[in-house]
Amino acid sequence: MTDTAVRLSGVKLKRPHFQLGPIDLEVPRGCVTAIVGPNGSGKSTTFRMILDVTKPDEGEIELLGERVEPGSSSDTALRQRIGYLQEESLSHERGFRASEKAGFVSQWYSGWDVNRYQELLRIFEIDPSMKLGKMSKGMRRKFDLAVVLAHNPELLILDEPSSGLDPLAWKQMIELLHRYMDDGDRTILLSTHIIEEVKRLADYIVFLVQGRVLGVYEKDELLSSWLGYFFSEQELAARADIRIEAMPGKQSLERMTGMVKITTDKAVEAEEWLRQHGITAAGKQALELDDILELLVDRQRLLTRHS
Ligand SMILES: Nc1ncnc2c1ncn2[C@@H]1O[C@H](COP(=O)(O)OP(=O)(O)OP(=O)(O)O)[C@@H](O)[C@H]1O
Repeated sequence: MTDTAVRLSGVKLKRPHFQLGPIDLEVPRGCVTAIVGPNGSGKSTTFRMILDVTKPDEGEIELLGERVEPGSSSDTALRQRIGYLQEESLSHERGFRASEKAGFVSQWYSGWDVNRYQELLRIFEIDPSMKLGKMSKGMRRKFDLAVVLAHNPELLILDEPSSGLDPLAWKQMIELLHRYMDDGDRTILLSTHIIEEVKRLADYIVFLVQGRVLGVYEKDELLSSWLGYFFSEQELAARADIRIEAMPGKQSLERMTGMVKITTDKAVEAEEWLRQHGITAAGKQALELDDILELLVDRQRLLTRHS
């Protein structure tokens, strides 16, 4: 068994107004990996290619150790091991009652656990006799989540799972996903715009911007390596021998009244560099994930403009 749940190698897709890739990405087994990125950066498209709903123009995709051959969505043995929650619920199912949909799905998945399904309906307060088309967006999302969790897949691929959920349902979802991960050798790959979701769930973060993977980071390492340093302009002026811009990992420099703020993605090296040069920062600030994403997006836009 490989340690990689999903592998993308040189995956490319070209559309008239959008180009994705080349993407090289390894999603580790037994972990939660969150893909974050601005609207239209290609998260859902990447998921659709992984699930063989959209065919890439180039490259190879491997799922749970098996190569995905284009048109292999009929590979039922592999599909049984995966749970996929799409960004949008399927509109052609609107006329079905929740119980009818669950009935079809239960026949399809050998791992379907009826007790678990009923427990999930109870937790999410879903009435199984209700027609899917009559459910609110959040109710439908909760139902779709219950269905995808009830067959105990090895790999869960969740496209913006919390979209439409109220705060209580969101907490229940986080709790359920933690429980899902507790239970053996399982993997989650999810996309989200909710930073708190990334903080609570993810082990790894993938930044996807304008169809390109800007980096894959271990969450705690990422949060500890990005720091904002504040320096007094007066102190810097007194040290004309030092170019503060040369600080290792410098990502941005902002001038404020009497202060200069420098952001670095190499906090350890920056700290050592400051020590060697005898400079003391007036303050330090850990960056939030959305600040990091914003800086990465700016950097990518600049690179694209100049290429
Ligand atoms: N059905 C479609 N037909 C044509 N282009 C599409 C379609 N769906 C998405 N796109 C385009 O593909 C690109 C990537 O979209 P995608 O939905 O994968 O991004 P995303 O990162 O999931 O965005 P969001 O965060 O808004 O959900 C965008 O430029 C979008 O306009």
